[in-house]
Amino acid sequence: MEEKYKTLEIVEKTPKSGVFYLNLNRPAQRNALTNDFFSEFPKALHALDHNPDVNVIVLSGAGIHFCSGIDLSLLKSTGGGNSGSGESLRRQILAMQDSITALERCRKPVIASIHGACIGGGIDIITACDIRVCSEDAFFCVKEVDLALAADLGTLQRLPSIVGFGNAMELALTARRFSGLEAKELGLVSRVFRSKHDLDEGVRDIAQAIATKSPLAVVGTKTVLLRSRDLTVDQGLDFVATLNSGRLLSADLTEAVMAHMQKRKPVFSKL
Ligand SMILES: CC/C=C\C=C\CC(=O)SCCNC(=O)CCNC(=O)[C@H](O)C(C)(C)COP(=O)(O)OP(=O)(O)OC[C@H]1O[C@@H](n2cnc3c(N)ncnc32)[C@H](O)[C@@H]1OP(=O)(O)O
Repeated sequence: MEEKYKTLEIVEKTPKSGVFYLNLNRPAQRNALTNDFFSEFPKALHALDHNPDVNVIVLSGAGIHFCSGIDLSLLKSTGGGNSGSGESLRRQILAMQDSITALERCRKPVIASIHGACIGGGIDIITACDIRVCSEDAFFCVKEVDLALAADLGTLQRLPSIVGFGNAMELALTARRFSGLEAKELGLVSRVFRSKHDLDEGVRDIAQAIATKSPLAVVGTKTVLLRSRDLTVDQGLDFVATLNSGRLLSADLTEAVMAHMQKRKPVFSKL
């Protein structure tokens, strides 16, 4: 946790709350995503995932926007006429995809707290998060077709199951900008708050609510939901039966029942 990052910052705003903030931290460049970001992001998530004091992660952007997408200088250097081989570019894209997928590999839930712009690579990031909320000033754009690209870091794979196939197709083919309120109508975000201040308070409340639950149950729930997304119902039921048969005997279950009977708050084991 002590590690210093060039493009990220980790903050524990309230000690012992279990809620840690991971900030995209290049505000002057509107949190544009560089090579440093793609190598640091999975390391930061791994560190948070393996820190027993962390129950929930809030991902937000420093400054006036959440994220302006890929750093355009990086796109220019990987673009047409580039001397690199197709195979090395493919490896680079796979590595960048893997960096974003670290959000799903992280066992702890990640809440995307979105204000201002969320463009291109920003959409790749938020669609790999577990919960998405925004302020009314937020705006979104699946920008890649405007740059003569098919989005390749996860948006086209994850967005359809979030907003529906037809909506995903329209947003990705037109690259039209849409508001926080429309994002709520589409189901891209689950809550929209009036202001950045209200967003910060609302996100803190959601994160703290999750942080009071059994970490084992929270991690299990994220794992089962994500795995079930890509399975049939029968396969998903089989998966959760196997997972829970190994976990139902946990001390947390006894503690939850005892706390309920004794009308007190439960104290759960750390992961
Ligand atoms: C292998 C391929 C893998 C991934 C591909 C991903 C594709 C994408 O992500 S596509 C999306 C690319 N992003 C964009 O097109 C957004 C460009 N930026 C903007 O539209 C605006 O900057 C804004 C985000 C709406 C913010 O506007 P505003 O608040 O007015 O700030 P600006 O004055 O425009 O910018 C301030 C400063 O930041 C620099 N900057 C902004 N975005 C980027 C970026 N994406 N890459 C690099 N730099 C960026 C901008 O140039 C300004 O720099 P100065 O030096 O201060 O002029």
